[in-house]
Amino acid sequence: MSSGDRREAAPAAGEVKNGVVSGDLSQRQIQSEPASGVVAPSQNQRLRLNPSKDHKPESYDDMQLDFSPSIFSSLERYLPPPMLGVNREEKVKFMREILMKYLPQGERTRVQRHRDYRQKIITNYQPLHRELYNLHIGNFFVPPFVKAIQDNTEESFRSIISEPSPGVFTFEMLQPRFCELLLAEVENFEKWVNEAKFRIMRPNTMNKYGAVLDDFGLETMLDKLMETYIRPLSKVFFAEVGGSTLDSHHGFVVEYGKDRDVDLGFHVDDSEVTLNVCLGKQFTGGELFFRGTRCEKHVNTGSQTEEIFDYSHVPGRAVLHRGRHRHGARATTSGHRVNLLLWCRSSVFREMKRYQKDFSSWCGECFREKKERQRLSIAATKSVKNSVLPMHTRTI
Ligand SMILES: O=C(O)CCC(=O)C(=O)O
Ligand SMILES: [Fe+2]
Repeated sequence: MSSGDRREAAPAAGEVKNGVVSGDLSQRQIQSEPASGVVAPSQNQRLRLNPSKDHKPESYDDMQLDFSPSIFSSLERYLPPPMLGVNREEKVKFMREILMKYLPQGERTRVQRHRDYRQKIITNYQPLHRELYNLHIGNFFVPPFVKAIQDNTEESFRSIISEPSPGVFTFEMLQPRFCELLLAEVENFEKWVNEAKFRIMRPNTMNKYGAVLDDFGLETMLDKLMETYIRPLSKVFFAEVGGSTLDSHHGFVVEYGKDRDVDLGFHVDDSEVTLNVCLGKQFTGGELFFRGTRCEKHVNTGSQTEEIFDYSHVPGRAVLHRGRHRHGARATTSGHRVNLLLWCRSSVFREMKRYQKDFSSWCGECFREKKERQRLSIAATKSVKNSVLPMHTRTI
């Protein structure tokens, strides 16, 4: 399977027979955008060849941007001198138009349409709980989680985290009150969508329900959550897949139950690291099933017995795993289940991956093949040694 456009749900949801996962699996991708206008990038905008070394760039972390805020901070030193003193909005406009010129036409159109789409929502939707839109540690997270992150050592992380299967980490994360508020905010957003007859984009190609949190104003909060909480954990547990360089995210909720999605087919995520937290409400079923981590080349290979693992969601509790860790969700058989998903990505890792073939540090099948090559080469060396006839030394 390529990372491209395989969107159909996998047959039999990754059923395992003799340790082999049946059926191809899908890569969940972000939904393509609804139609709207196109804006042509303007001409004549140039950056300087050499940066203004003494200039201290601003922070763009709190702005709604379609490129990572850190790119704007880095580019700012290259602005022509008259631009250095203008306000942030003007600088962003200037730098954004330059960045857009580097995108191919189709991508440029897509980015612009998505920006227009978000703008339309943000100017019309009235948030219900404004306190959700700024990361508030004390109100959002349970105290042991906050303490572990503040201590920032592998030991402190391990004290609150369990790893029930290799590469699947689970821990208590969200306060019940925060879960309630976020559920109410999502409900309020959906109510507005229905009343305004607004056509929204679903979180990705495999869900008919759910909503993209980034699209209605929660992007900045989720970016902080990734930078301050998920990146330190990923740096320790997922360093080999860009865990320390996560620099963008896709944040959304998925919803299951009556009149919602029922289950989720076997797939890999379009992320390096995925955070999946259950928000509630009451439900039965909906277990996550995992079947080992694979690179693109090996995504449809069988699973080893030790890679088979099922996890039952508990409200407030988080699961953290590699995006390439194959998984799916079983049917939610009663009630209503809503989960918060944060797909975290690293652009540096994605760039480096293009020049590599051996992913044995994280792909179970690359690892197995490597071990097999080593075994064969040791066996070959031994058989050469054994075939050499013992030699006698002639003496006088
Ligand atoms: O329903 C779940 O908990 C799984 C969701 C998931 O894997 C995803 O959205 O990528
Ligand atoms: Fe997923």
